Amino acid sequence: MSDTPTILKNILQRKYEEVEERSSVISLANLEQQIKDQARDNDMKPRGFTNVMAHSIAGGLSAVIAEIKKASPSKGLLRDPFVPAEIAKSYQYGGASCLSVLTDADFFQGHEDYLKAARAACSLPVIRKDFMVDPYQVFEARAIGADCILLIVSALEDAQMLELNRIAHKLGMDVLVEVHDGDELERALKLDNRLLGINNRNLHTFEVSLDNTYELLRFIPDNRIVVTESGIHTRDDVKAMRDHNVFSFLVGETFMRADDPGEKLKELFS
Ligand SMILES: O=C(O)c1ccccc1NCC(=O)[C@H](O)[C@H](O)COP(=O)(O)O
Repeated sequence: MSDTPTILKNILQRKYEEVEERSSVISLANLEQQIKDQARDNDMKPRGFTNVMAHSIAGGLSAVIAEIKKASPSKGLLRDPFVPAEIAKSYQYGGASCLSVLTDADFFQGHEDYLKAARAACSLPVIRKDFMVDPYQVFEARAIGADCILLIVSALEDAQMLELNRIAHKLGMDVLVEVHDGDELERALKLDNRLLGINNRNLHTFEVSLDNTYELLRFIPDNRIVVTESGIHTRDDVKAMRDHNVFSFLVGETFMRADDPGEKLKELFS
C-alpha cells in the first residue's frame, strides 16, 4: 500500500485511537463479564447470521443484508430523520435476511446504540459494520448484541485477521470477510469462513464498479457464499448479479435514500 493518505487510512488511524480511549473507560475484563452476564438472556444469543443467509439462498431467494447508515464519507448525509428501530422493522417487513448497522461515529455518524435499537426491534441477525483492528472491538461487538462482524482484508495483516476471526467464532459470532481485489481474495481464502464479501467500492478512491464482483467471482470456490457489496441501485443491477449466480447482496445508500426502506427493498428484490 502506498504512503498517500486515503480515507480508509484515516479511519484506521482513528480506530486505533478509539480502542485506547474506550478500553480506558470500560476494560476488556469488564466487557467479557458483560458478555458472560448476558449469556442466559435469550434475546442476546447469536442469531446465526450465516445460516439465515444460506437458508434464504437455498429457498431460491436473494439474501439481502440491509444496511442502516446515516451518512458515509463518500456521500455525506443519507437520511434525516434517522430512526434505526423503524428502519429495522421496515427492512424485516420488506424481506431482508439480515441487517448491517454502522457503529462508527466519526465518519458515518453511527453509534452502538443504533445497533442495539435495530436488533431489539426485529428478529433479524445483525452485523456490526465497523473497522475492526483490535480484539477489544470484537468483544465490544458481542457485548452490544452483534451476531456477525466485518473483517476488511485491506485493513488487516494476516495474523490480525486470524486472531479477530478466532475470537469472533469463540464468542459465537459469524464473520463476513471483505475483499476488493485478487491479492486480498487470496488472503481471505486462507480463512475457512463461508461468507465472502466483494466490495465494489474501492475504499481508498471511492470508485464503484459492479464489474469488480464479476471479475473476482471465478476465483471463488463453490462452498463460499459470495456477498456483493456497494453500488446496487436498480432491479437491473440485481438481475445482472443473479445472472452471474450471485444471490447475496449488501445494500445501503439506495435504501437509506428511500422514504420507506422496506418497500424499496421489495421493489428491487421481489
Ligand atoms: O461508503 C463509503 O463512503 C465508505 C468509505 C470508506 C469505507 C467504507 C465505506 N462504505 C462502506 C461500504 O462499503 C458500504 O456501506 C456498503 O457496502 C453499502 O454500500 P452502498 O449500498 O453503496 O451504500
